[in-house]
Amino acid sequence: MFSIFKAGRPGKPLPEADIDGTYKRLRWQIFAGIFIGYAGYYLVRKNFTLAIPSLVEQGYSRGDLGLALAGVSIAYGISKFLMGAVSDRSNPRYFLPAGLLCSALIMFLFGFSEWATSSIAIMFVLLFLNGWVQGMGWPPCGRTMVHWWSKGERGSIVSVWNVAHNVGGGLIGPLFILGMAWFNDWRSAFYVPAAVAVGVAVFALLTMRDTPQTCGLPPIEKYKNDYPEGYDESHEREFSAREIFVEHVLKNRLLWFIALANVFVYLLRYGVLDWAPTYLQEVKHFTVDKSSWAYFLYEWAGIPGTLLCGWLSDKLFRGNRGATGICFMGLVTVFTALYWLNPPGNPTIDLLCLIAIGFLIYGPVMLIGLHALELVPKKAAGTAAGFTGLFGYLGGSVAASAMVGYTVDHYGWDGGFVLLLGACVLSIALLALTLRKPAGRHAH
Ligand SMILES: O=P(O)(O)OC[C@H](O)CO
Repeated sequence: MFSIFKAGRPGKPLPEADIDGTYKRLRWQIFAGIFIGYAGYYLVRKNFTLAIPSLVEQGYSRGDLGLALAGVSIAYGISKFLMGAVSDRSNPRYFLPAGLLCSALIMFLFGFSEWATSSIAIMFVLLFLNGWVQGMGWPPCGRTMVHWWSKGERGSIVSVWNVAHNVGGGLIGPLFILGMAWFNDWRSAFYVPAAVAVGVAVFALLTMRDTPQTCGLPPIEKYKNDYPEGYDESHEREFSAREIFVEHVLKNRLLWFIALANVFVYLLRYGVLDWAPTYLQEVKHFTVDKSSWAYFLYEWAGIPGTLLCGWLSDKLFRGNRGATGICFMGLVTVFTALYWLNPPGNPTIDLLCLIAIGFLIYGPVMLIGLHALELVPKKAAGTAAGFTGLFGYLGGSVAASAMVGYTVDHYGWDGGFVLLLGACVLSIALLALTLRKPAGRHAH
């Protein structure tokens, strides 16, 4: 069924004189494809939340809509892993746009058919399907980055690419405002981002390419003379699904550690983000407007934070992703404690804490994906990153909604913060387990 995405065959080798120019040009072009492509995925991943107030007006409860929305996270976590394995054996040039087009199609259905929002069950199924096709975004980007950028460049390139999701997520609000101004229709929350996503899918199709070898170029390791430890010719062979899952992912002890660490990093990412408006309004007496701004700042502070983290992990920590992650998570712990202990009446300190947490948390989020890419041969990269996503979404994201809510209900916000701080400490402990062996070794 997935043979339409089959990875390409090596092309006729280019003359030596053309290699440098072609590599440089294609790297810019391909980077534009995966950056805009992944930002496009976020346009049609989170937009349902904007339609929730109108659906509530139609008589749906927040709890039921929240349940339908959980379909996205559950399906996304599973799919990022399973579709990651398909992606590792597929041509990203077709794989990424195909998932994005399917996602846009689902959003058009929400936008133009009243049937799509006629019951919670239908919405859950459609959102689950959307979460599934959303899993076709990250892995082809990961596959592209490990094939077109060498190990020494990856911290910087992955961190720059990683801000695509903050950019895409941040554009949903303005697009909705534009849609409402043009069409005066709340369903524009669905069809306007879907229309943009179709344009993005076409752009990705035109700009992305499969591996350098399919374009007649040598492998990136040879071009940059930058070989990861243990590299040999077998790293250029496409693996079978069994080899990817069993040999390179499930038997990889370090990958298990960072996947488990991702549970707690994602618990922090979504635990602070999802509950910020409620906490700030209930405990710190923020107005709705002010708490929405705080939410926005948290997301956008992640952009410079991620870039700094990637740069530091390459330059200061010399590729040691675990140590960089520990350092950032240590600071997240400090600012989360300050955010909790700051008494009501000091809104500037609350805002600064939230900005600091946003600035610091997206670095570890990115580093875990990057570390996963580096812990396996490049032909298994998407599955390895998907494995960490499986834990992050099914464990961390679900716990951030359910466990934090339940804890706050029973033990107050103090209990909620003890849970978040516990997650920080556990993430640091698990990242510490990865320090014994530097990234880049394909240890099993
Ligand atoms: O949560 P995801 O799967 O969209 O990934 C977000 C970042 O790109 C992680 O590196």
